[in-house]
Parts: sequence; C-alpha cells; structure tokens
Amino acid sequence: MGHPPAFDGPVIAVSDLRMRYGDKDVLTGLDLEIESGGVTALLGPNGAGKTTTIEILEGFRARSGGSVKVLGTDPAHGDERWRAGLGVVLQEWRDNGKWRARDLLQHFGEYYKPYSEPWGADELLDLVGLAPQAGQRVQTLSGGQRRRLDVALGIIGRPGLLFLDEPTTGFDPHARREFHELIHRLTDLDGTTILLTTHDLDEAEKLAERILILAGGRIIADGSPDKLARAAATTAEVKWLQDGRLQIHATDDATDFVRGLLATDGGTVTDLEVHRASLEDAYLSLVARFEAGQAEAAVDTFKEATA
Ligand SMILES: Nc1ncnc2c1ncn2[C@@H]1O[C@H](COP(=O)(O)OP(=O)(O)OP(=O)(O)O)[C@@H](O)[C@H]1O
Repeated sequence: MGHPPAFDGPVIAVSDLRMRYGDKDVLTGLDLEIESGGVTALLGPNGAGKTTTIEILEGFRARSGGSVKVLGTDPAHGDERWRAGLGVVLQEWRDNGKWRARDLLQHFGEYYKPYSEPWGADELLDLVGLAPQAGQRVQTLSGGQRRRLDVALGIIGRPGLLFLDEPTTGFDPHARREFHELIHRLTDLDGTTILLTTHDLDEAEKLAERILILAGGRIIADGSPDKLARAAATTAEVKWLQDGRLQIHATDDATDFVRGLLATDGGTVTDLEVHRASLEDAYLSLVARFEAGQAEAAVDTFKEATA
C-alpha cells in the first residue's frame, strides 16, 4: 500500500456542465479536461461560479446537468476510496481551534489508513513549514499558518488531485510568497495535480501552467499564461499630442499605424506612446464590466482580445 491507485486518463473530464440555482443559470455548458500533473488555475469574477464548479467536482454539490468524471468516477457516486484520492482545501474552515496542530494531523491521518499511506504528522508539518508550531493550538496560528495547516489536512492522504479554493485570500505578500513556494514543492512531490481558484491573475501566472477563465457560465479562455498574454497583447493603444491635444487610437498593427502617422504629420506629433494591452488589462476590464452588470458584452470583448 502506498498512494491511492494511479489513475490512467484525464483526472478531470467535464462536458456540458450546467448548474442552475432557482431561476439563475450559473454554469451554462462548461467543458474541461485536465490531464495528470501540474497546476491549473481557475479564474473569474466574483459570482462567476468557481466555487460551484469546484464543489461539483469534489462531489459536495449536485449538478443540474452534464457529465463529470473526476479520477474516472462521477463525483455524484464517489465512494470513500475515491474521496480518499482527493485533497480538498475549502475557502473557509474554522473548526478544530482547540486542537494542537500535530494532534489534529495525526487524528485525520488515521482516516486515510485503509486507502493510502498518509503522511506522518511531523513530516507533513515540516513540509508545510509549520514544524515550530507543532504543539500550538490551531486557534493561535496566524492566518497564513492556518492556511498552510489547511493544505496539510488536504494532502495528508497523498491525494492524486488537490483542490484549493482561493487559498491565499487575506494573505500579506510574505505569506503569499511562502504559500506559492509550498505549492511548487507539492507539484514536485508525487506529481500531485492541483486545481486552484483565485481572483488574482498575478497569482495564477506565478503558479499555474494553465489558466482557465470562467465567465458567463463557461470557460472563455484556456491556455498557458504566455499564450493568453500573447493573445491579449495583439491590440495596442497609440497615444500622442498633436497641436497640444491628446489623441488616442487603438490598432492591431501599431508599427504600421505609427509609420503612417509620422509620414503625414508634418512634424506636429509629440509625446508618442504605444501601450500594448496586457493579459491583466484584458482581465481587469472583463472583471470591471462583469461587476457592472455587463456580463455578456464583457465576455465577448475578452474573447475577441484573446481568441
Ligand atoms: N447555494 C446557493 N443557492 C443559490 N445561489 C447560489 C448558491 N451558491 C452560489 N450561488 C450563486 O451562484 C453564483 C456563483 O457562485 P460561486 O460561489 O460559485 O461563484 P465564485 O466564482 O466562486 O464567486 P467568488 O469569487 O465570489 O467566490 C453566485 O451568483 C452565487 O450567488
């Protein structure tokens, strides 16, 4: 006995996933396949359905339609052995405050013994950088330490697939960096596959090989950070002063536009600037428009920018 049985095939296979709360459609046909290994980040504006998606994949929420396989099993019918192959770190987890960190891990590790060889508590505390806090009560840990303990609980059974829902919300920059180092360490170990949700594009770019953007009920962008950034950067904004007045022009071919401008301006153009849209620009504008209630228009513009 060691790790849960290795799984052959995509660790997540979702097709036409739909979710409706009352009369509100949150997921309207989500398709997704994730192969084993590496970190995938699921991004999207508030209320886009990230947590809903993750909870369906974890088997905590019944879907309205579509087909879902996680580690080869439909989460709606996952048994204990299947669940033991998953690691779950929820957005908030506030129980167990009186337990000491090491005792808590030892206790939870017992649950996994029929299915895998769980981490020993001390080894795991070391891995997540909490060895000095081993004897401390959970309620006395800082926010960042608490989150690392959450991750320790999530990975204690050596899961093949780890879900992290907004793992660094509320972190200061130092805690965030330490957490990112921990995620890198986990993917180096045992090839754990990680799916995390975040609001933060910068975090997604740092951690993930693959970024998925969820908006308007489906995945509207899917690719490596580089690929998405290159796609978003095709439009450029050219700014200049002419006769003391600011002029702005958006173009797909800034070089050609500037050549034409300078050939005909008679020397009146000054302060010329070319600003290439970054992935961040495209994403922030998506989020702002989404939050202003212009979801559909926002999705169309973003798709055009990253197609
Ligand atoms: N149990 C529920 N009953 C009714 N509506 C719900 C329920 N859970 C979520 N919703 C709604 O579904 C939408 C998606 O919520 P969800 O939490 O999945 O989004 P999210 O992308 O994770 O958001 P955030 O980034 O704010 O965490 C929201 O409009 C939310 O209000």
